[in-house]
Amino acid sequence: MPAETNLPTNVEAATPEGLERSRAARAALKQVETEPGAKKPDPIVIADNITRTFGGLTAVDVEHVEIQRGVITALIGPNGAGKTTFFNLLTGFDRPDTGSWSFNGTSLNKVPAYKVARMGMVRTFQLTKVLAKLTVLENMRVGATRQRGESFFSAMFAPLWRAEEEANTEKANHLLERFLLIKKREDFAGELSGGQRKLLEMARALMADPELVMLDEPMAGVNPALKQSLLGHVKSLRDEGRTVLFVEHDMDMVRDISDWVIVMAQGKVIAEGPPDSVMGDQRVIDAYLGAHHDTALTFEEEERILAEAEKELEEEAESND
Ligand SMILES: Nc1ncnc2c1ncn2[C@@H]1O[C@H](COP(=O)(O)OP(=O)(O)OP(=O)(O)O)[C@@H](O)[C@H]1O
Repeated sequence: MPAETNLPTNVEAATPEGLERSRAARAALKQVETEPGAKKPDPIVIADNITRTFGGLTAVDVEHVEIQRGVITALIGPNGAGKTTFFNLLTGFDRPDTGSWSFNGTSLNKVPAYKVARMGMVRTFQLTKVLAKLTVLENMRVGATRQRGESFFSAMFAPLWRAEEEANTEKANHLLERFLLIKKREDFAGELSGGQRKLLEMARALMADPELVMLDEPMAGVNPALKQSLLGHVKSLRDEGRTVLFVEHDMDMVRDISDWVIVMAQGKVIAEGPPDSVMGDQRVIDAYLGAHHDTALTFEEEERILAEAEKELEEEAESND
């Protein structure tokens, strides 16, 4: 398996029309107020009064939010802010207690996840244990079958699907070339490096040819040397005319590539705006600091962390012997 740093960084997916559209969409954002729930000139997603509780805990309580078409929007916030739950609700993987939301003007209430994907709104998934046991190409096929709502195995083996399978394989090969994974096509996905897994997640989502791509922590577990390459790939999604919404903790990435940032804390949207204005916003700073104070360790947690740290130090000392 090659080292992560061997991956080339070229990305050639942008199209002139896509670039022009994304430039216009970004320019239009300049007129938008930097307030939670701000109206956008051309929203692809609009959500109203979305709540989701787990027992007594309100995980999501979003009054109003709009996602601008054709730009890269980051969804940030401290741990437990409700970002993943909100992602799951928008894409039909979870059901809210209240609220309504639409994609391209069509209501998505009670629409199952596979239909949401078929409509053009696709989220990435981190590599699960099962997917890790499939080859890279098989993972890409799962990406294609998900959108149709068929089970993976019936789609793989039924002769009726053969022509479609061939088309899917061709599409998969094309995407694997673009995401620098073609040489890994027959390898098990579980053997990929952290960065290659992220590329596979993106490539797999594109099998459904989505208009809106929702990335779940695209930088998690990625070698710092590879981050610029991954950033290029995320930008390429926008520059070929797609809308990108991503959840991320890596603030450098958020600053580097977001056109707009939405901040959640305790289930609510507490700030919105361009990256620089949001990062300097006192409400945002307070939310992050507050979250750190809230997570004061219990005695047991402190003991466990200390034991882990000691073990790491011992292992390091042994390997230096
Ligand atoms: N299935 C569930 N059952 C019970 N509680 C849940 C469930 N899913 C999420 N929660 C709780 O809802 C809150 C929001 O969680 P969520 O994972 O959406 O936050 P997040 O902003 O994505 O956090 P992180 O950045 O740590 O991934 C948390 O308090 C979490 O413990």
